[in-house]
Amino acid sequence: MERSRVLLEAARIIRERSEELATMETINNGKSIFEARVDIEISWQTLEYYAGLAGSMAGQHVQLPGGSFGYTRREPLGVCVGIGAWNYPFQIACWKSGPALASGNAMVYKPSPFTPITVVLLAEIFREAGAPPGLFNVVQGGASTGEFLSKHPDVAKISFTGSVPTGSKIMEMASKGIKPVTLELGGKSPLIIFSDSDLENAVNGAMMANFLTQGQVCCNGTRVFVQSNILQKFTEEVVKKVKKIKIGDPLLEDTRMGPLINRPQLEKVFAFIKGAKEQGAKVLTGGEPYIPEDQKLKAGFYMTPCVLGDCKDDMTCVKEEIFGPVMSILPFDTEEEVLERANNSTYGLAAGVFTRDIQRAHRVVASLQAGMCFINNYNVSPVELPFGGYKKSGFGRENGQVTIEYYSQLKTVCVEMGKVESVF
Ligand SMILES: NC(=O)C1=CN([C@@H]2O[C@H](COP(=O)(O)OP(=O)(O)OC[C@H]3O[C@@H](n4cnc5c(N)ncnc54)[C@H](O)[C@@H]3O)[C@@H](O)[C@H]2O)C=CC1
Repeated sequence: MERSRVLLEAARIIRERSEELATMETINNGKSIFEARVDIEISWQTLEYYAGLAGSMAGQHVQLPGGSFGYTRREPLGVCVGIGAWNYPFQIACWKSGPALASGNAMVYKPSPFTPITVVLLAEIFREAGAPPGLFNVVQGGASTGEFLSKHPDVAKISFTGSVPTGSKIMEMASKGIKPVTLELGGKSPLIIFSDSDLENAVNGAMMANFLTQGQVCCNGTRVFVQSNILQKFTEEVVKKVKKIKIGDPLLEDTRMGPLINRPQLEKVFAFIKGAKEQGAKVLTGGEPYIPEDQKLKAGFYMTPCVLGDCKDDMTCVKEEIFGPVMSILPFDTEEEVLERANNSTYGLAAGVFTRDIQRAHRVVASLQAGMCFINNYNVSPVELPFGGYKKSGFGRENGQVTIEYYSQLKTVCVEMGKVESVF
């Protein structure tokens, strides 16, 4: 209950300061203030949710023959390390610290060097909320700091969000100390649109699946499979909507797309689009540098959101995570065919299906190789639901009740009520 009170108080402070925190997150990352507000809301909800679970953690009591019994205790792991990515700086820190602190651990958190700011505010908020000094700590730095933390003998667990190559290195380092890891890695998730779906809803779903945070979202549904008989209509509607996305100063109320995180990321995205064209894809809209009229934004890393048509499964833009505002549209004919193609990926973070046929919806998600599946929506992540990947998208879960298991260990106590029956 004590931990719960601290988390509830931290959630209250975040709520109270949400406008200031959202503004800082926009400055930190470049996402629109509109989206940053949603991130902050999800963040305090996460702390409230785990505050609720903190007081209800308990073990089991098991009766054994002769009056003997056993019981289990759920114990903290110790010092947990959180290593975050730059796309959801504050939210990722809350997704990790909420369950970590609720379970009784301390946390050392390293944000991405591209977004160092808001997690420091979170640390201040935890202190103000009554967390003892040293319970939640922020260490700034890049790869070498992350490696130092991952190898440190006093660290009991590492929870990482980021790219597959770095996730693999962290797992390797953790293996030396036999430390558990949670890996939230990349994706190239499929979004399947059947011709019986509500078209407007499906178009909106595809927009939500591709263009939040300038497309820099791990669970984005960037391979949009559309049943051939609605391909043309769907594509026209999507392109119309994408052209209307308001790009510009992320601090303005009506902006829906700010700049990408940095120059290398922008160039990486352009290189993918260039490669896509060379491999035969057609740019239906966007994919160009965008220079806002506002003089002070001229050097920003802006681009126009892009839709690629005439895509084939073996193109690089369809196989690899771009991590920018680029949607690839792929036609399909049958359910069986699209399932095979959707699963033909080394990733397995998320997947979505739009259809009005309820049997088909559940049949399809049952066969999709992805940890987070959406039916008739995309990219909603309520804290009550576990989130995490299959295959190279990682393992372990964030959010939901199950995450307590990833931040604690189980002790079994066996109690003898009779005499020891020695065999010697
Ligand atoms: N799917 C996802 O959620 C994310 C994917 N990415 C992808 O990764 C690419 C590279 O972006 P980065 O920010 O460099 O991602 P990254 O995965 O290398 O970095 C993520 C975090 O890990 C830390 N880190 C880097 N190397 C480390 C190491 N050897 N040991 C311990 N910690 C380490 C970073 O400082 C950062 O805090 C992006 O272009 C994007 O495509 C990046 C961030 C999130």
